[in-house]
Amino acid sequence: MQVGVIASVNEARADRFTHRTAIVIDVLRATSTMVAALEAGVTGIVPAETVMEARALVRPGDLLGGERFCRKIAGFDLSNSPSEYRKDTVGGKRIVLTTTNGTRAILKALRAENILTGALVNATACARTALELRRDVVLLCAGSHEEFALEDGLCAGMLLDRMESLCTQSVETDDFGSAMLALYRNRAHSLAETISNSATGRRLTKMGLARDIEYCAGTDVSDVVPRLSGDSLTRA
Ligand SMILES: O=C(O)[C@H](CS(=O)(=O)O)OP(=O)(O)O
Ligand SMILES: [Mg+2]
Repeated sequence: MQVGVIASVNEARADRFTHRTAIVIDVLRATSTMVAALEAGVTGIVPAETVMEARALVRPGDLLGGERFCRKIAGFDLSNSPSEYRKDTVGGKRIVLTTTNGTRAILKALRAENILTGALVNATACARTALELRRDVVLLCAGSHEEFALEDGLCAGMLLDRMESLCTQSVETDDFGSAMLALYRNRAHSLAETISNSATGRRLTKMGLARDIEYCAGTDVSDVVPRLSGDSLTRA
């Protein structure tokens, strides 16, 4: 099977996704937070491109979540910190979420036959789900402010590694994918440190959000795989 890797959202041409399963990756922090939210019993997560769109999409009983410049948006109920998505805060609720990169990347991939979201926290389960859908795969690294983000590339490499071990047929990727696979295998035993030292990791640490990085760097801590169904992400 073919697995293509797109380095950042501004390279995400729509035709790359047709007839394929897209896995959107935003390790720090959106796709990690989505796993935490669904683990905490959220009924669905509606990705919104802008703050205005998020406010327009919200229905009675929903919660508004997300960030700009890593901070909670004024008037929102939740930020983009996975630690805020707990049973007692979000259980049974639908979340309308907008973040700087991750939710935008999901909306760029809408031509895909299937859209999953992946992170380190659910990598093996995500790889397995993608294989079960029996389509070629495109890994979309959300990046940060339209630039490649190391943490997302590492996760793409991890997903390739997991698909190679789980898949009975051969897994072919492009040059960038091979580079990310090599990078992942080279850093597999120092993921937390590598991610903390990334540009995004350093930005989050400076803002007192190092605890979020700890969660986001956890490998395979969840089997939850968010999948877009209609306008919201639910457990695959
Ligand atoms: O909230 C985050 O961690 C990031 C903000 S930034 O890229 O560091 O500015 O947004 P995300 O959409 O989760 O990448
Ligand atoms: Mg990010």
